[in-house]
Amino acid sequence: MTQLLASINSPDDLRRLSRSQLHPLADELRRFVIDSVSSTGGHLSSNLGTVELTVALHYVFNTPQDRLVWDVGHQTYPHKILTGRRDGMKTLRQLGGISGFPRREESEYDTFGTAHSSTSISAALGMALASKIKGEDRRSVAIIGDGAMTAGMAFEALNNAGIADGRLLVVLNDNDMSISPPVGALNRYLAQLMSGQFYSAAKNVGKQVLKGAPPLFELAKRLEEHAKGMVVPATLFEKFGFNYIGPIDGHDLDSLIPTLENIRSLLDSDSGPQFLHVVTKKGQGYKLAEADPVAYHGPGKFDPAVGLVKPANKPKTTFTQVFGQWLCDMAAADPKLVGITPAMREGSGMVEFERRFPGRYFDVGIAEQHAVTFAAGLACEGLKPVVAIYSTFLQRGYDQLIHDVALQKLPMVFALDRAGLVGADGATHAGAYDIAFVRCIPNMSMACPADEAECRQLLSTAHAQNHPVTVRYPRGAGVGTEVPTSLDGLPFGKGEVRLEGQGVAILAFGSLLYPALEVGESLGATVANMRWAKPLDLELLRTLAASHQALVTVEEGCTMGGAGSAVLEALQAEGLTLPVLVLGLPDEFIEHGDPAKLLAMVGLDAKGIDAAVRARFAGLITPAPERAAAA
Ligand SMILES: Cc1ncc(C[n+]2csc(CCOP(=O)(O)OP(=O)(O)O)c2C)c(N)n1
Ligand SMILES: CC(=O)[C@@H](O)[C@H](O)COP(=O)(O)O
Ligand SMILES: [Mg+2]
Repeated sequence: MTQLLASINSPDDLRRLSRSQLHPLADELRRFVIDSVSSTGGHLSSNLGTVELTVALHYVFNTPQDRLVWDVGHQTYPHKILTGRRDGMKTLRQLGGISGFPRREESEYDTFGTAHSSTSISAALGMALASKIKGEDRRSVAIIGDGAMTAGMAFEALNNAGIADGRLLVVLNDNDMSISPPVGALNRYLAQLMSGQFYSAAKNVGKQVLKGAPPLFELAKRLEEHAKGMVVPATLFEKFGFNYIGPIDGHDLDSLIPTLENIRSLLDSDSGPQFLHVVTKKGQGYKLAEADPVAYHGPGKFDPAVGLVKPANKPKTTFTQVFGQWLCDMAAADPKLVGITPAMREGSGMVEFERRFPGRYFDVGIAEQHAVTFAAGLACEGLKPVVAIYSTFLQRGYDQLIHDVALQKLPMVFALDRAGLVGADGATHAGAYDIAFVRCIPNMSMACPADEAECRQLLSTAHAQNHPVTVRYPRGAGVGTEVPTSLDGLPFGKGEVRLEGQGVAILAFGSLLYPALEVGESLGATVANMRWAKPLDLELLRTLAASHQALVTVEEGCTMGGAGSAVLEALQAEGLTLPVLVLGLPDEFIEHGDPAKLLAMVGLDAKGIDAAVRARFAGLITPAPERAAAA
């Protein structure tokens, strides 16, 4: 590592540097980010875009006394490196290592835990007003991307902040990208601000700020000529009550620092909420990421000299790919099918669907609430919406699911990707709660495919229903079952016995069927693939209850309120009293790490399930050697 960065153990060290030292420091920091992410995997292109902004913010503001609140937090690696976690970057997103997102318990500089987007303005406003009430001398800064700005929550916060009297700065980090190219009218508006409105921006910044940025200064001068005699309309953000400043070049420290210093003075003189529009490039400084910021949004490990390469062996088909293929096939068969994503085209496997069916593809931006209700509107008019949404992000659209979809019993499919533990992103992204929060809603159903083949079949079943159905499937690949090409479904609400045994019956919901089968083989237990968390296959449940002395339920979801709870409730309703062991995710947040290790940690691998069943029902199992002897 080079010298300047090595000398920075906290922002205080940074603030001792001269202005001229910041340029080489930013270069070192960028190189460090590339080296470190290439060896661990993680979010890359967004972090390359925030190097100078991070240096400038910590240089000008008195952190952590002043609060920096990063939106999403996937762009905070430079911030982590400058705030004492340079060495920790080796452990990024690994079990026991540092998180890929800001965490209050990780550092006093991480003022607000994030990972779901568009919370920063609300949180920073709360902090700004809290310091006012408490009489504390601090400023609060929200740093939000143009993608995150598309969410309703960001606008709710602007609406509130614009009339609030706090020392609040909102920095819009506009790189003209979300994970995929950004969508919507706001994006178009920001592009207009970048071109036609530059004069208005320049008048606010003051020319001394622009002098350090020759290309922008030239542009401003040219636009000023055009603008002479024109009445310059206020920006949207001014209409909201902010003092709008910008746009300025977010990679130019000589623009950023004086501008931020001016803004700091404005905050200190209680001049109302400030809004700084900075323009950055996703992937800045690493040519491959600049050229393909989508691929480098969240890459795995790679050689920086070579970049991302296709794996030598064909990787297993993921559940996401199974969904993407099913969506295209079903769309070809059913002209009423429409596909909706809240800004997760790549992650949800919808790239091909958009290419083939552009008129039936809707990326609505980071707007889960809107996605659900928009789809409900489409369903009201007889279309068949398929909302592809990560389990964790559907949490944002919960009232919409109840009030707009379920209450009206609208036929729609929710393809819930990333159900269960997701690995490196950790607790914020785990799809731990969907079984619990969906199954309590009347009119809703939930399918839990055990493997890739069932995923396709159950999506077809869901699509054929006259009410809303969710299909939950995990991140990555399953066991590698061959996926049928037909669009035939499986029977609605029906499970199956996969292994006949005695004493104990294991009822598996979803992909944990496969470790459950291993356990069943070793313990001589029956294993049922339940397939549906709602409706439960009551007939199967009754049969299993009648022919076994105990039941074990297994799911990759929270035990409280989950599928195991559904079994307990059903048994109680039927007046059946046999003992039930409910296995699933415990009542705690599961941190980031390798998914297999995490599953083992919570006892949901074959070894853990085996041990739990033996511990609870020792007298009811007939291990393999005894069975063989008896036979
Ligand atoms: C509520 C929510 N929905 C979706 C996501 C997934 N997501 C993470 S980053 C991102 C794009 C954010 O774009 P922007 O704020 O412009 O930051 P950039 O990636 O351009 O740096 C999305 C859609 C999320 N984290 N939270
Ligand atoms: C920050 C964020 O929310 C996304 O970038 C997320 O990390 C993507 O996760 P997947 O890799 O599972 O698509
Ligand atoms: Mg962006």
